[in-house]
Amino acid sequence: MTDYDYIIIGAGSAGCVLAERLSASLRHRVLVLEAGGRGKSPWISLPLGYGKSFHNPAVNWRYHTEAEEALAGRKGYWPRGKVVGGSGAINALVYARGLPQDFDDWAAAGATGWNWTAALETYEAMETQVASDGSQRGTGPLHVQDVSDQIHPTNRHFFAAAQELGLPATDDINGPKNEGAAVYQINTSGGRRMHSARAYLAPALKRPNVTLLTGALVEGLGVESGRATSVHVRHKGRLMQFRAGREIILSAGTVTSPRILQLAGIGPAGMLKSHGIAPILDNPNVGGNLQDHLGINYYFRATEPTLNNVLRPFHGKLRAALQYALTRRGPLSLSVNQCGGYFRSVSEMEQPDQQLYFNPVTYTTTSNGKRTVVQPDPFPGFILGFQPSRPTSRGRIDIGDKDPETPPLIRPNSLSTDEDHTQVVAGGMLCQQLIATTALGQLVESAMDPDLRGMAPEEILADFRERCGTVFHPVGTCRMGDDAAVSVVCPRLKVHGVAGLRVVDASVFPNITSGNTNAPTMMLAHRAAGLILEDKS
Ligand SMILES: Cc1cc2nc3c(=O)[nH]c(=O)nc-3n(C[C@H](O)[C@H](O)[C@H](O)COP(=O)(O)OP(=O)(O)OC[C@H]3O[C@@H](n4cnc5c(N)ncnc54)[C@H](O)[C@@H]3O)c2cc1C
Repeated sequence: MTDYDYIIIGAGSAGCVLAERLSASLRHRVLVLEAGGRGKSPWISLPLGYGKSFHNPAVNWRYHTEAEEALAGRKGYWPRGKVVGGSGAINALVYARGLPQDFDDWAAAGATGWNWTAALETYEAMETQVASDGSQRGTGPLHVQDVSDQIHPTNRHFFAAAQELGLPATDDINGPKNEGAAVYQINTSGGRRMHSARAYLAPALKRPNVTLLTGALVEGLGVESGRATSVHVRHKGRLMQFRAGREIILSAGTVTSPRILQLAGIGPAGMLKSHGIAPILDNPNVGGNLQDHLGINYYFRATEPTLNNVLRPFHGKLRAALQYALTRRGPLSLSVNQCGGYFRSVSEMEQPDQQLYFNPVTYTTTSNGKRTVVQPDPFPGFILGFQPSRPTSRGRIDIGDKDPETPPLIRPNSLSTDEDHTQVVAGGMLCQQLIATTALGQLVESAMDPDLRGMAPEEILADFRERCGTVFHPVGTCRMGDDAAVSVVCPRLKVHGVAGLRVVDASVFPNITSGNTNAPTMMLAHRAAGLILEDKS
């Protein structure tokens, strides 16, 4: 048995940040346990390599939800990173802090201290903002790149369409004026993915007090007299146990942090008993409060060349690869999502209620028998898509039985409120208005089935049920809050009712943020590390 001060479970977006922050003083021994591998694949480092990780079992847990009546009986595909860097190693790299109100809502929901002022201060400490001319603002470890000089020319139609409708535009969705048509900033540096594994964990691993064990599947926790003291791990077929002198920190993500708690007997007592697990703490909130962004894409054939023309032909791929190799720039250095932004579907709303995506590319996902390949279409095309920003439906994630390797039961309970139906129709109609502008209309050669342009509101909702999918932002299953009756961890991220145990990852969000969730997750971990160190002294 080996002793460490802090044991972090999961080297994902949050876990890597924690490892660096908790080890910086050199005073604490930190062990990071990661079920996946080291993440050395060039497809992880390459921003557009996203498509290669999307179905790859070597780096991806590849979960599925239960079938949902509200989504035409479909099961959703949920990729999650199973690799050092976690989902941040396989994500689309859009860097979105979220809207100030999102965090003020956290604080109002009982996450005392997690308001926008605190979030902003943490973001400023975390980030170095890199402008397109290379100039830098801030000195944080995480580089956030402005790529507005590199996006495909087709994007200009999206900006012109927004202007035609009188919608705002912004040159910084992460700045004080965050609303409107925008080029997405991405977390890259030198054209390579800058996830928390690179920005935080890599420098931390140079310290003598940090140990990373990969291929280490955490199967359970040892809890003695109300205190979590040890972690049970399967590594290369062998069972191992590690003891934490100070604390165990769960950073296994929204799908697995609640399941590790449940396997340890912390969760809904009835459900645990039905699986033969003796409850040590009855808390029905463990696994509840699941929230996610659902989004939909509308595909159009275009009247002018788009990124399809660059990336489909072999000579185009070769040119892009050469450009990347020589300059670390060009389409391979960018996200698949180039433009979009936060919008109000109705101008009277208090804050934006929709996030839009405009991508100068269309693609098909095909299976060639051995693996699934993401391939640009052989004709010019583009995508306009949206996600309602703050859905109100709440679902659950639970263990399927007491075997840690059994896949989770993911029940998103999607579109279960009238408000969510209204938001879907509002988002679809906003896209309808955009596509009806002269600016975007002239780019449409034809709609690829189905055609948004002729849809009535009820058809927008019906189509959404048939075709929408996760935008890969599940949060909330170990919700933080002051009141133990409605939450899992307190605002200092300690599990209510169990000593020596915290949860620090996207699962503690009380409510989903309006945009993509990676930046808020890293922000959360950065600030949480400060709280953990404060509590120690
Ligand atoms: C395909 C995809 C695209 C996305 N695109 C974007 C985007 O463009 N912008 C954005 O902001 N967000 C995006 N996201 C979401 C974002 O990446 C996540 O919100 C964020 O990474 C969550 O961080 P986390 O620390 O909570 O969990 P994760 O980063 O998932 O980390 C959890 C870690 O725990 C490990 N783990 C799990 N179980 C165990 C176990 N039993 N034992 C040991 N280790 C374990 C996992 O392998 C993983 O490394 C995307 C996500 C995906 C999957």
